[in-house]
Amino acid sequence: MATISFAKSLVNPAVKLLLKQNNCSHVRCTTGLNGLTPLSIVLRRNYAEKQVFERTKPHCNVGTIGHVDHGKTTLTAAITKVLADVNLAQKKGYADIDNAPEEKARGITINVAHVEYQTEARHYGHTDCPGHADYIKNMITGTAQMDGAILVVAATDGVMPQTREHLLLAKQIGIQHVVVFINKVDAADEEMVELVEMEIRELMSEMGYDGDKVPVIKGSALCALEGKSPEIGSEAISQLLKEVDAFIPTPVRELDKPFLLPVESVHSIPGRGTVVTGRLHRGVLKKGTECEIVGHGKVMKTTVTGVEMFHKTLDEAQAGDQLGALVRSIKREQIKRGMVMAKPGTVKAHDNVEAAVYILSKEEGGRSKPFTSFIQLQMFSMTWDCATQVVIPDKEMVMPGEDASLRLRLLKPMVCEPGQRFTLRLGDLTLGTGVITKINNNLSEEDRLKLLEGKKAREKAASKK
Ligand SMILES: Nc1nc2c(ncn2[C@@H]2O[C@H](COP(=O)(O)OP(=O)(O)OP(=O)(O)O)[C@@H](O)[C@H]2O)c(=O)[nH]1
Ligand SMILES: [Mg+2]
Repeated sequence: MATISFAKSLVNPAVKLLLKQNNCSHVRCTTGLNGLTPLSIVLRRNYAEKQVFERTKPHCNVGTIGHVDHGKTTLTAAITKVLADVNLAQKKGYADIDNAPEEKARGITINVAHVEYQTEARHYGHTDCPGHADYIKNMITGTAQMDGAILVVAATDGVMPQTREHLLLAKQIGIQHVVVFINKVDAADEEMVELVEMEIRELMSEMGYDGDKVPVIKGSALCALEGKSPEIGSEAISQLLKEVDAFIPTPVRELDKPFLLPVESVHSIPGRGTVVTGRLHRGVLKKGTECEIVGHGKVMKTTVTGVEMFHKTLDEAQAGDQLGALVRSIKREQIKRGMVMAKPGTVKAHDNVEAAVYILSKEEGGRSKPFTSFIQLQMFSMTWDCATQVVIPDKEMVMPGEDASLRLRLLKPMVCEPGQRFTLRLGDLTLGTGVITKINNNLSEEDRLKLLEGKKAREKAASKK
């Protein structure tokens, strides 16, 4: 196998066009043994020519939630199509959104896709959340980024277990505003659609939303995507966007607070350095800002040397923005998802906290058995997850469907602050969600060793099974 690098002027017209479309100036081409058959082409992005992101409208983060196969990804693609027709978005095909190779192979979404579009009123970042229960881990971190959600329910199925589970999770993690899209009305009769609407309004009320006032739009994402039956296709999408504009308020951002960015992923970009991506939780982030990266037992100091959003450079990112930050002299391997990048001295990692939690009942997707002290669960918060020992200070056990105060002892110190939300999981089950109420002193070395020993013993027992 050989790798050949070409400059722009040397490559053939088709590759040239590809370079232009992707704003790239170089291409690396891997060829087969005979040196002729191209195996893969790697484009090198031309960062110097990047477009500049202009902040002309208020920004809002939304996303699709709902049961598997109800049409979340189709709806996301349909929204970009309808808006692309009026030059407010770049059209994204279904495959562009559902794009990781393993997703295609299995036909289920396992990553979270971020899509950008605008209405007349606002600029949106849209998250397409996975629908399959096994991948709820991603949904937990994905929905955490939403200021409002679009709940997709297929008229052909109505409310399904994951519709409930996603809605409950949304409520628990503080998504106050949800707009409903009843999808697939092309494949259901009117009576069915009406029944489904009633069912959803009831469910919304049960979950603590105002079920009577929630906007419910009926349509077909597939028709909109394929440009058929405009009354249930493109017109329904336009109506949905109108409701989203009106019903989901532009969030008040915590711009005055010191910045905090939970690290979602880390990339190494040849010739530029290490880029950290994530959603800016609070504050503003500018080029030249000094920062600290904390978590997974490390604290590192660095400086942000560039900020970009949707592949465009930016003078200043604000809370709520989904961004990439270039950091000085830190290697990709040194940073891990789950760490937190923040103003030096403003965040600390802790391994001993108190929390108020709600444990899901079996009907809500939890487990049927109660649990007692010293159970080990996986705790998910911001973008991190960590094995955690649970101590129930004031009762024997916690039943499914109950609230409880818990003391949580994390195996590793991770960034925690009062008010921070998290989810507790056991294997592939979501056990409950909660909020940190108090930080205790960090564990002694002896306690941590005990925790580690407990974990090893459990792993040994599990491997024997
Ligand atoms: N008849 C009809 N089918 C639709 C409509 N919208 C989506 N579908 C089909 O429903 C199936 C599932 O759609 P997706 O968009 O992949 O559903 P999803 O909710 O993203 O699924 P997961 O990501 O796997 O949870 C696909 O075969 C779509 O073509 C619609 O409006 N009408
Ligand atoms: Mg999908």
